[in-house]
Parts: sequence; C-alpha cells; structure tokens
Amino acid sequence: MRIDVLTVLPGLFDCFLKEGVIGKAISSGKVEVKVHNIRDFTTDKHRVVDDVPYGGGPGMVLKPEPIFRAYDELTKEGEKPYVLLTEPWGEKFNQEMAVELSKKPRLMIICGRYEGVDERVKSLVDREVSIGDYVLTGGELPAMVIMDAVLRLIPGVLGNLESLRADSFSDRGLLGYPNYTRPAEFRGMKVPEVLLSGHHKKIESWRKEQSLRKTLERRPEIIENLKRKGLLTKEELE
Ligand SMILES: COc1cccc(Cn2ccc3ccc(-c4cc(N)[nH]n4)cc32)c1
Repeated sequence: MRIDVLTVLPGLFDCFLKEGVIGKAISSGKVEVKVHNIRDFTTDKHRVVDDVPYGGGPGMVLKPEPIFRAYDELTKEGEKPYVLLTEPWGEKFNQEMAVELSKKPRLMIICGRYEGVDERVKSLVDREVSIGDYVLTGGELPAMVIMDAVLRLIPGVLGNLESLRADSFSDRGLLGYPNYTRPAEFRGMKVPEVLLSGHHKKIESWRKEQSLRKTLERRPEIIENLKRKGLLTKEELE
C-alpha cells in the first residue's frame, strides 16, 4: 500500500513514521508513506497556503490551488488514490472502515488546518473522516490515527502476531480481553487460574467470553450491529 499525506505541518509525522510497528513496516518496504508539504505546491514567493474566508468570520481557510496542484502532481502516474479528508464532523472512523481502507492499493490523506480547507477541495475527496466528536487543531493527528489502524492490518506488518490473531476480535470491533503477565500474584491481585492452566481451549473460550461480556457491558451497540450482520457465531450468541 502507498499513502500520500498532504499537510502544512509535515514535521508532525516524523516520529510517527520512524518508530514502532509503523516505522518498521515503512523501513522494510512493506508499505510506502510519503508526506508532502502543501507549501511546496505554492507558486508565489511567500508560499501562501491560506487566506481569509469569503463572507467574513474568524480564522483562515486553506486555499484550493496548492492542494489541487499537489493532487495533480501526485496522481500523474500510477493508480488513482482513494482520497480521505479528515474533518471534525466527517464519517466516524471505526475498525470496519480501517479494514475497508486497508484493502485499497493507494490512499491520499488531506490534512486541513486553521478553519479547514476550501469547500472545492472536497471535489477531490472520496471520504470525509472524523476520529471523534471533539475538535482538534488540525487534521494531522486524525491522519496518524487512521494510518496506524489501517497499516497494522496490512499483511506482514504485524509479523508473527498476525497469524495468532487470525480470528481477531478487534477486526469485528469487539473490545479486547484482559491481559496479564508475571508475577502470578501482585499486591494481592491474582492472575485468573484458567490463564495458568496451559489448557489452550479453555483459555481461548475464557478470552472470547471476556471480550463479549466487556463489549456487551460497555458497547452493546457493537453486539447488536454484529448480530444484525450475522457476524456472531451461535455459541457467541449464547
Ligand atoms: C473544519 O472546522 C473546524 C472548526 C474548528 C477547528 C477546526 C480545526 N481543524 C482544521 C482542519 C481539521 C481537520 C480535522 C479536525 C478534526 C477531526 C476530528 N475528529 N476532530 N477535529 C479539525 C480540523 C476545524
């Protein structure tokens, strides 16, 4: 997969693209992520990317020209990207969307700043995406959240963990099961016996039950959604 990111703050992505699972996936060539400074696609000597809003009002708006120039330049060759625009009130990002986006060969993520992008930029956009009902200062953190959730789903990125998660609950949006590690007792708090039993079938069913129970308690709508889609097995429904 290739992802092109358009932003006026490319430096925000430096650590994200160097560290951890995402950093390894990029350095190993499993995925390609290119961050482009919208300012590099201006043509005036002051490299202006924003302007005051028509009709008045606070703040500034990102101009359409530099973004369209970047899009035209970056789409001259190769597959046309599926274009995302991060917005405070776009379609809510979730695991289902992450799975869908992970199947695209190429993505482009346009990161707004100030009061957002000129409305005409949306003629380039396939999906306006929000990571939650709160307003951030720009689209870069949402872009990193989306990239992190999508890139971890690319085959080979999670390495051997991937196979262990063949039937991963998280891919169905279920909440995770409790994790424990040594010591077996810490400040009077014991690890559940079943996890010390070495009985893999029992451990697996305990984890599945914990995940379903936690999801039912905290996010019942996820269970309803999976039921409606027929994505819960008979025993999971019991
Ligand atoms: C557009 O309307 C806005 C109104 C007030 C502030 C801002 C700031 N801002 C600029 C570009 C931008 C892109 C994404 C987000 C964002 C996404 C989520 N989930 N929260 N916030 C916020 C952004 C925008």
